Amino acid sequence: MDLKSTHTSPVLTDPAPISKSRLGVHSSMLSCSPSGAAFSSNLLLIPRKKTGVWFDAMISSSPTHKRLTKGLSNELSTSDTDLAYRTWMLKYPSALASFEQISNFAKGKRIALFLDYDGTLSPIVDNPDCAFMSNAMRSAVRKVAKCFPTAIISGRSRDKVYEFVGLKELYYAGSHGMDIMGPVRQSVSDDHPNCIKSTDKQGKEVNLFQPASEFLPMIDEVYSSLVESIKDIKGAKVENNKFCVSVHYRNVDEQSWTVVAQCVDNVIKNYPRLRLTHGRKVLEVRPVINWDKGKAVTFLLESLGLSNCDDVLPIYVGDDRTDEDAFKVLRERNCGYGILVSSVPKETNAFYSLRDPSEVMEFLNSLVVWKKSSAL
Ligand SMILES: O=P(O)(O)OC[C@H]1O[C@H](O[C@H]2O[C@H](CO)[C@@H](O)[C@H](O)[C@H]2O)[C@H](O)[C@@H](O)[C@@H]1O
Repeated sequence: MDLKSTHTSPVLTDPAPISKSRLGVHSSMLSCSPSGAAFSSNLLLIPRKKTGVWFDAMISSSPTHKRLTKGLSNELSTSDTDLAYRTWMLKYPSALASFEQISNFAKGKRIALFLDYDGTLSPIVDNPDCAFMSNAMRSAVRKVAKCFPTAIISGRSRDKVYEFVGLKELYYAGSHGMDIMGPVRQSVSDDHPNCIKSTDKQGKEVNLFQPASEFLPMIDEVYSSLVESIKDIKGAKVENNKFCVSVHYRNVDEQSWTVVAQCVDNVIKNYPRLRLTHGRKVLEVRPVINWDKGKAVTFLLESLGLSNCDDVLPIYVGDDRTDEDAFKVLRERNCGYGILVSSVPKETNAFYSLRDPSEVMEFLNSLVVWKKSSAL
């Protein structure tokens, strides 16, 4: 892994005007370009997506849109859906059915496990505050973490995901990897000036990496504005994930999705250094920085001293678009496997698939059984 080439700061700038003093970013790290993506000495300039792009994504994922585009006479039957899934699985085989293949490849290597939270360890539910993980899943995660270094990388705030999972045996990365608590490793701290020494809840010394820390006041401000802006939309909910903000529209009447999109746009148009991404019935406001779940995986592997592909097999399990960055990193490094959790066919950079969190649990349990039997 080449961490050095990732440069000292992942802060990106946007072509639009920037309030440097508000962010507290040194002017040498900022740059503007009228012409979209471009590289300067140590930063990347990317344009923000046009509002219509993510709004289209909301609409195309709506049940009404799907029904209309399918057409009444073309309704897919259950057997058609099954066939489509089985055909898709030829390309992305089940990690359970392929367990022997995976474990054969893992022989003589150390597995490093990365797990997403929502939709992977807990089922998707209407109320984001109630996305609890089952005790059986908690026990599976605890056992697997005793066998292999394991980290959870979530879009939630690190504190929130720790509250849900409640296991000391793991490493946690919140805010889509923008808030990582990992083991102390001097070479990593040297490469990342934002990495500071801290202590965890048990008083153990840890490295705390928060590459978007200067965005904190801005994110808090945007959170308050979004809460105010959507307060009259029934079912809409804003969640403060520390270095990013989620605007949930799962419980909003489809007719009002446009209103949600408009409210979000009205707020973030004043913040050129924030960008919008789209997850599962959620719009996510994030700093424009060159950091994502894929970079978090690379960072954690380095922190754990596990960046040598010859004797390490990283496995990343996730269900959402943001997990694709991690799948892509593993694919590009030709090192390890991404496993997509999905019960419908989806384009992905993963290698394998699992249908839902219950299959994820079965997979984790299988890893534990395999590890114990191979140690005999
Ligand atoms: O990276 P993750 O751990 O998967 O977090 C991504 C987002 O997950 C949560 O929202 C999703 O799950 C909710 C509970 O099941 C569901 O109600 C919502 O519709 C989903 O989008 C979380 O609330 C977000 O803040 C995370 O960004």
